[in-house]
Amino acid sequence: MKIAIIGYGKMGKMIEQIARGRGHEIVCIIDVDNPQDFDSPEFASADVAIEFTNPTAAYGNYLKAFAKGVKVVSGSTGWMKDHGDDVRRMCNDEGKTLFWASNFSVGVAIFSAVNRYLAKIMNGFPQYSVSMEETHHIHKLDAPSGTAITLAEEIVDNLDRKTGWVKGTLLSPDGTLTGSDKCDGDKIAINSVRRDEVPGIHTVTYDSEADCITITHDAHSRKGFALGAVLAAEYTATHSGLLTISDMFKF
Ligand SMILES: NC(=O)C1=CN([C@@H]2O[C@H](COP(=O)(O)OP(=O)(O)OC[C@H]3O[C@@H](n4cnc5c(N)ncnc54)[C@H](O)[C@@H]3O)[C@@H](O)[C@H]2O)C=CC1
Ligand SMILES: O=C(O)C1=N[C@H](C(=O)O)C[C@H](O)C1
Repeated sequence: MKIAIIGYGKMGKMIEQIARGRGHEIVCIIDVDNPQDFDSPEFASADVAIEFTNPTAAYGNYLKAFAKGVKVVSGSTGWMKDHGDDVRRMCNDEGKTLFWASNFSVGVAIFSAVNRYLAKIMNGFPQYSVSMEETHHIHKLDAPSGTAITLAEEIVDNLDRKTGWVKGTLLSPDGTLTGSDKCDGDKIAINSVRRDEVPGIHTVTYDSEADCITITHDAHSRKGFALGAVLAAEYTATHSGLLTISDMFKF
C-alpha cells in the first residue's frame, strides 16, 4: 500500500519504520519545510496519509489531504474542541475519510474496555469518588491528553453520577503546580503531570473511605502507538467515513 506521512517528528519517524517493515511504500513525507508537497503527484498517489503533527496544524492538514482525495489516519490531539463538528460533517455527509484515535495502542483499547466496565459497576457503589491522572513527556503541547479526555468521556457515558470532566492540576517540569483538583461532585478532575521523556501513563482511580481501586496503562515506548496507526491505515484503505479504534478492534 502507498502511504504518505504528514509530520515527521517522533511519531512520524517510528511510523515510517514500522510501515516499511510491513511492506508498505512511503511515497511522500511532509513536514513544516515542504508544505508544497501536498500538491505533488506522489502525495495524490497515496492510498492513505498518516498525520501526527500538533493541535493547531492537524485540521488544516486534513483539509489539504481531503482536497487531494486522500484518506487520512491521524493521532494528533487537541484539535477536536474547535474543529470536531466540521470534521464529523465532512466525513458523515461529504464523503471524506478520517480514522482518528486519541490513542492507537491495542493496550489502550483493552484498557478502555475495562474502564467502561468498571464505570458501569460503580453505579451501584456511590461511596467511590473517581479521579484521573495522566503523565507525559515535557514536550507535550496539550493538557489533559487526548487519551485522558476519551477515558473521561467513557466514564461519563457509563457512570450516571458524572456529567463531564474538568482540568485538574498541572504539575510542570519545573515543579510548579497549577490548577486545582477540587471540582463539582458531578465532574471528573483530570490531573496532568509533565515529566522527563515519559511516553504516556493514564490512571483512573476510584477512592472510598475503606479502599482505593486503581487501573493504569503505562506505555513503555511509542512503538504501540505507531504500530496501531499503521494497522489503522491498512484498515482505512478499505473503509470510509469517520473511523476509530472500536471499528478496528472489536471486543
Ligand atoms: N493518538 C496516538 O496514539 C498518539 C498521538 N500523539 C499525538 O501526535 C502528535 C505528534 O506527536 P509527536 O510525533 O510526538 O510530536 P513531534 O513534535 O515529535 O512531531 C510533530 C511533527 O509535526 C511537524 N509539524 C508541525 N506542524 C506541521 C504542519 N503544519 N505540517 C506538517 N508537519 C508539521 C513538526 O515539525 C514535527 O516534526 C501530538 O498531537 C501527540 O499528542 C502522539 C503519540 C501517540
Ligand atoms: O503527546 C503524546 O506523546 C501522546 N499523546 C496522545 C494523547 O494525548 O493522549 C497519546 C499518547 O498518550 C502519547
